[in-house]
Amino acid sequence: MIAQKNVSAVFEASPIVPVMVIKDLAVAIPLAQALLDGGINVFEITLRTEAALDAIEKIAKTFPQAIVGAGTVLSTQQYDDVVARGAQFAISPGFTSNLLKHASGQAAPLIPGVSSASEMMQARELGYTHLKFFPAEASGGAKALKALTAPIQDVKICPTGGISEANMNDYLELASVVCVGGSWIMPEAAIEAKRWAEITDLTKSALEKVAS
Ligand SMILES: O=C(O)C(=O)C[C@H](O)[C@H](O)COP(=O)(O)O
Repeated sequence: MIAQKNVSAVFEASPIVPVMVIKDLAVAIPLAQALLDGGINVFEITLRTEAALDAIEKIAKTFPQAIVGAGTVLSTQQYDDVVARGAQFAISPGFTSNLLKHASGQAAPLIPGVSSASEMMQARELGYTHLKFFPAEASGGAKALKALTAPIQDVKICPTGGISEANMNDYLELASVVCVGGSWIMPEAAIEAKRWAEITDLTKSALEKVAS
């Protein structure tokens, strides 16, 4: 029944999972270093850019102490590609039963995206208990997630989409929520201007404000 070995280790690595959009391979290492310096050692690198696969490989090789994963995994081919490049987990904005069956039992857990009770039930039926609630804010936010997980209690959730320091604790206070994902700790302008200290500060600030 358990489709996903190692998935709790990914969820428990950090209360904040940084969603990284890496356009230029040259920023991969300093960006990951800035996040590590701020106290985060788990990375979700989205497959939204051409540099993404190379960035996954480079970051995984350079920082063996980090847990490196891929985001925006839409197909079985992409799942296989990111694993071949060293990703230790994969996250999808949604899911297909094909994708869930493909990743089931493999060493790199897949975290499917859900935004409704039916989707949670379908993912559960295929053995997936660790889910991403996406797009979190646009789907009704913490209030909606609280309502959805009242009847479906045996799932662990990582909400992502529209989360910031201002609303992260609304989610983290829910029993089902282990971590939240987001890009707010690394603004695009800071990456482009290579302001790594700013990203480290934003990371530290967010971690300090996580409700205990
Ligand atoms: O690319 C993916 O795989 C996604 O599912 C989308 C990301 O999780 C969100 O875009 C992050 O949301 P923000 O923190 O609001 O930027």
